[in-house]
Amino acid sequence: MKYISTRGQAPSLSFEDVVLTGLASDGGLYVPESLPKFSQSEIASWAGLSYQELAFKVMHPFVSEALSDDELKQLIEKSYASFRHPAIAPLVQTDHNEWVLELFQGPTLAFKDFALQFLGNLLDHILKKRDQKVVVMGATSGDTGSAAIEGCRHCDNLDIFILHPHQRVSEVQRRQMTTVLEDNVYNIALEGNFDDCQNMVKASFADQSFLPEGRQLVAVNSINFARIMAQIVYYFYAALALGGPARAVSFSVPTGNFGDIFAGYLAKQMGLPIEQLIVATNQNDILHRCISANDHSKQSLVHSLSPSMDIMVSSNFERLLFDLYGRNGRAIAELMEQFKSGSMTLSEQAMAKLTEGFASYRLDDDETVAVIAEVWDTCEYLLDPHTAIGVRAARKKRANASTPMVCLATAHPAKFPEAVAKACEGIDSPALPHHMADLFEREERYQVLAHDTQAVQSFIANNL
Ligand SMILES: Cc1ncc(COP(=O)(O)O)c(C=O)c1O
Ligand SMILES: N[C@@H](CCOP(=O)(O)O)C(=O)O
Repeated sequence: MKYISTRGQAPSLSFEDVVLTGLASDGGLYVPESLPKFSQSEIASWAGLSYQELAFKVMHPFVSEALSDDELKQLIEKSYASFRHPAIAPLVQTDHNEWVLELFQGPTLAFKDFALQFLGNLLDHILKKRDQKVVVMGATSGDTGSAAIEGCRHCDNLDIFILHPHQRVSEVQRRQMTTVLEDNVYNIALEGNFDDCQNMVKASFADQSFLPEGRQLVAVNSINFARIMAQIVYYFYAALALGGPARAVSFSVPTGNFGDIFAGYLAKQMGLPIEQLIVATNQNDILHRCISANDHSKQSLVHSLSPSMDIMVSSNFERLLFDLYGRNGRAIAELMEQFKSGSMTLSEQAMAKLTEGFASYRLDDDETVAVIAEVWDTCEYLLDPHTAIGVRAARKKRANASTPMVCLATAHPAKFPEAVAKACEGIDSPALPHHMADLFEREERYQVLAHDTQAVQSFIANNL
């Protein structure tokens, strides 16, 4: 399979090169030239497969030229071996025909582990084979960072530098990153917000001259298509568990960088019957404003109780726009140029396709707290604030009560005790799992840096 850029001017690449390249040279994002499609009977034949077996079926067409069947199977087995639940992604019912899909059973307690355990193992495999050393650079609003570090800490052929917004991630999230003391792991607390971190990472990919000769940057954010690919699997897994493909299923997805819901969109394009895809946002609601009113304008980022979704510029939206504009790279390049001024307006045709494919809802902190309390009161199930946003959006925007609604539970509530305490007075803070029980006693190491690209790049170069 070949991968092409959303802006149409970069060379097409193989899967292996896409994994190592990150941003395309024209500033766009890589997407498959054509998507694999599965028939209903083929999908139906996967009912009852384990998560790992299903992952092989779904990912195989994307990677088949880069990995042998055995190599792919081994990478998948290794990637999900550290999950704490045998189902890997268990479903829990929270209401009539409503489920949460627990995507927080991995080592760092967020859905990011699904893709980043796999990507870490994949990078290790490719780099060893090529005998190549690289520099991983990533931006995080809290969860990608720890999952990427956990996925990459054991890789001999890379150094990993993660930028998080200083004092804007939860204490558990920060400690999950900064207490990893391996020599190849570096945490930078940037004086800025997540968009600043992401901009700095993208600028560094565009001009890598600060790196020593022979080194290149590799992305662990969802600009790396391998991230999206691994996230497609759990849409198939949940749908099959709830009677798919004979029966359509809907999904509500807490959304920030648009990677997770884009994976759901791809699952649908690949043949999975999905009735609704609901984009659920916090106060940083550019995607909700775009879907509901064609208002894709940047506003100041607000620090919310769901900090991982405090994102204004959602990278992966560009991948969707590419499809909405008939895969016309030039149109996307123009649109992205327009967005540099702070806002962009979608064409009528693009808006029609967007609203046909997606519903949206936006919550503030008070409503987030209210839904955590509501679900706790009705079924003694504790939601994290991001998942709560998805649950409320599902309840507000659901089109059809007889279609199963799956709300993606993107993080474990123990990562966000502040929100939980606000919602459920008098209940004990959710405990961290056993392997993290001493997190607050561990030594931390990180560097606070100004919002200055040169300072960040020098820090990286000096530590290689
Ligand atoms: C807990 C949590 N929920 C939801 C999201 C939003 O996911 P995405 O950025 O893929 O839209 C994130 C961050 O990405 C997250 O960490
Ligand atoms: N919420 C994310 C933001 C980065 O998103 P990514 O999916 O592009 O890595 C985080 O937790 O860091």
